[in-house]
Amino acid sequence: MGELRIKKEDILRALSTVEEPDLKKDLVTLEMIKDVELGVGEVRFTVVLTTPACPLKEQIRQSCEDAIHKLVDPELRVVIHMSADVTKTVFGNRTVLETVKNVIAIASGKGGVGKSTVTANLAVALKNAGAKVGILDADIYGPSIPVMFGAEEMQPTVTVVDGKNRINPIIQYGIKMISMGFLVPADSAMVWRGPMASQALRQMMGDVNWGELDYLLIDLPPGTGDIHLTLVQSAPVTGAVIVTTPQKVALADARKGMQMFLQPQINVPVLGVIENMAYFTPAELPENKYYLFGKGGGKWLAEHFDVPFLGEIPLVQGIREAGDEGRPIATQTDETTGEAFRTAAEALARRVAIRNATQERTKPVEMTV
Ligand SMILES: Nc1ncnc2c1ncn2[C@@H]1O[C@H](COP(=O)(O)OP(=O)(O)OP(=O)(O)O)[C@@H](O)[C@H]1O
Repeated sequence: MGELRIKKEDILRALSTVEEPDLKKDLVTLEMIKDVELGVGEVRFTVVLTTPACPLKEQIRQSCEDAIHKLVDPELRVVIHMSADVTKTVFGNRTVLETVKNVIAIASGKGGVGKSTVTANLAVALKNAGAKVGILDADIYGPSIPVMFGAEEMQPTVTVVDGKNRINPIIQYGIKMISMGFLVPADSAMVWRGPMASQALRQMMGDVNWGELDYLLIDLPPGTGDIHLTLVQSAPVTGAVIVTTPQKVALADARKGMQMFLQPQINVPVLGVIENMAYFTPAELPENKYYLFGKGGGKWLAEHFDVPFLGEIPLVQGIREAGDEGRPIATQTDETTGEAFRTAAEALARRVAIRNATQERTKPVEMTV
């Protein structure tokens, strides 16, 4: 085939044979192909992925190139620009978090399993992939996000918009964040009753200038309580991530957390399980793995409930130190533990894209009790 006679339609016909592996439809039907331009001996176009953290990026790029070489012209130079537009979970007449595409609840059954550490590092990993990310620290009784981001001395500013006070989130490492820790003195939230805590959460969702966000991660308090119910009642939650350690006691509590989201009245999809402190690796012997708390508990939980397993995070001294020093380990790109968080973040972004393409939009839960 002479190169001058190649038409845009030929390119699109070839690309309509390339399937998005997760969404199981072709790239043209999914409207993922943009800006096709033919030049002398070459074609250029953009593939718009559903997340910048797409682990299949290279595979999709290669499949496009192969399809054009096979079906159009083996000699054609193919220049592909990979970009992303994160899909969203929406429902009608949205008044809270209207500029946030996906609200992701990070939950654990038991306290101290590393839920805040996982939230902080997932946020950094998603941001490093190119996404716009925010964290809402709803762990009202023990907010640790300000410490983990070295922001405990910071104070959010307030802007008046249309006569209403709007809180500007703190921005650290490119991540927008708000926490009860910024808004009230450290000790006073501890004695709050449920309704006050719920009111505080509503304020952090409704009165904060979040701006455009691809993912807002909500760091929930451990267990199941008022805050969880307030969240699902007042916001469209894309899905929940359950963080657990492999121990029996943690798994038993994680089950309860999982059951809460899955029960029919709440019906928030569980995007997956992350196993934290999966094994211990000493810095001087990075190849060695010691399964201090048992092995494979998180995977077992995911399989048992038929939800995805998103990844395992090792127990590493550097993760604790980085958290205490206020710079999450995922901000340090060369660390192998950063790699563990990157893999988990990609798996999460992938589940969000699949969920938005296949499952019903989540509406806020209406409950009278
Ligand atoms: N994978 C890990 N390796 C080493 N230390 C970790 C790891 N995950 C968490 N930690 C440490 O464990 C402690 C508890 O973690 P974190 O505060 O994230 O837990 P949590 O589940 O959010 O707790 P809370 O019950 O307060 O909500 C912190 O000191 C943190 O640095």
